[in-house]
Amino acid sequence: MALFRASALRAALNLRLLPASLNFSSTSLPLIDVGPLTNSAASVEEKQAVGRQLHDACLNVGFFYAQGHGVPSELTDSVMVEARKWFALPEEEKQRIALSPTSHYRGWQRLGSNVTQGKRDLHEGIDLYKEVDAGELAAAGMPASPIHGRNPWPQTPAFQAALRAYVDECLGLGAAILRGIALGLQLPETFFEGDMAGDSYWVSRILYYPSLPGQPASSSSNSTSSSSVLGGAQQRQQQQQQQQQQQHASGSKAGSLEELSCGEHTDYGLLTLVFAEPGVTALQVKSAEGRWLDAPPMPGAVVVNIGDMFSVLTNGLYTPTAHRVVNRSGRDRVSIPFFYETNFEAVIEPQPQFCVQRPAQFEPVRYGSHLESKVLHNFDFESK
Ligand SMILES: N=C(N)NCCCC[C@H](N)C(=O)O
Ligand SMILES: O=C(O)CCC(=O)C(=O)O
Ligand SMILES: [Fe+2]
Repeated sequence: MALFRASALRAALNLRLLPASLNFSSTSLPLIDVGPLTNSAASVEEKQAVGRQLHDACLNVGFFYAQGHGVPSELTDSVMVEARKWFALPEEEKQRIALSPTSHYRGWQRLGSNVTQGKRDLHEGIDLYKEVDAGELAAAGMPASPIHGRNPWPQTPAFQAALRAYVDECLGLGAAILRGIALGLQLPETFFEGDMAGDSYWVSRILYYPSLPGQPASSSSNSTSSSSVLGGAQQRQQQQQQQQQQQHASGSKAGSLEELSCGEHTDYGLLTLVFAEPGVTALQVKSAEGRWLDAPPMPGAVVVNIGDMFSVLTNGLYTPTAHRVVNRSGRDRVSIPFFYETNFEAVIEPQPQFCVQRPAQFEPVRYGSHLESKVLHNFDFESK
């Protein structure tokens, strides 16, 4: 690797050896226009200016809103509209693409079957990953994994088509933001390409969160009057589903006030892009003081956060910020987080320029092993 601007970076490290998110006490997340990163006509200076903003956000917060991302809202809207239709299907239909060890942990997980910190999460969802042909992999002499395989794509052609297009868009956006982050870290712009994340083991999750009982915990707005991507008919369907959920919740599977839509966690890889329906505030980000700050959806922007691999790579300069989902809005919610991760076989280790001030704090980690250590324990298949 080329010589780094060690002195400049050391100066930056001197000032900034404190853990990331320490300065994060504001009530809002940074907003960054990432347009220059996807625009081939942008100058190096413009890209570097974005890189500096990304550096600040990753160092101090670990979360930011990205505008100018270029993912068409028609596409994200149609993924979410199709998702709503799909989640409204009878259980037998959804069961056809059920997630299990046999499906390589890909597909549909029923409400309450994803477990975080020993507690079941009150959402259902579909998990899709980069597809891997086990035969081809073996022929290439690559190790097998219980997660490798093909996706049980949702049956509905329109849903499947929208999802495939969405994954392509997110791959482009993720790679672009990583170019900016590389610049912000004074790494080569291409740092995340090739063996690092040039063949991203991406994850696409399509999540449905019924509203939990109780009032919104925080004072921030949970506007019910904001505009929705949904048309009138779908809104009515949503209301019906909500009533069903409430009836359901008063039965034996009652969601108690302690239950969360998704418990506190950090994400596993590099970068998470969270597109969600407008109008429902549910995602919460943990500040350095341990306060939960709302990250409401912002029209035209996507919520972005960094994952576990960044703390290893930067020797703790960037640390992923804990977050959770608590939907007490009185409305159900669909979100479609996309995870731009490293290659499955990438071995992530602290880069030398981050080990000048203090020795490496992390052992090298193979991303695929980290992912397996999480995913293989995330599900309670008995949950009914
Ligand atoms: N693919 C990703 N990153 N999924 C994040 C899910 C976090 C919740 C999970 N039950 C857990 O305990 O980690
Ligand atoms: O639904 C969301 O807003 C975020 C979900 C999440 O944190 C995850 O799936 O890792
Ligand atoms: Fe997450």
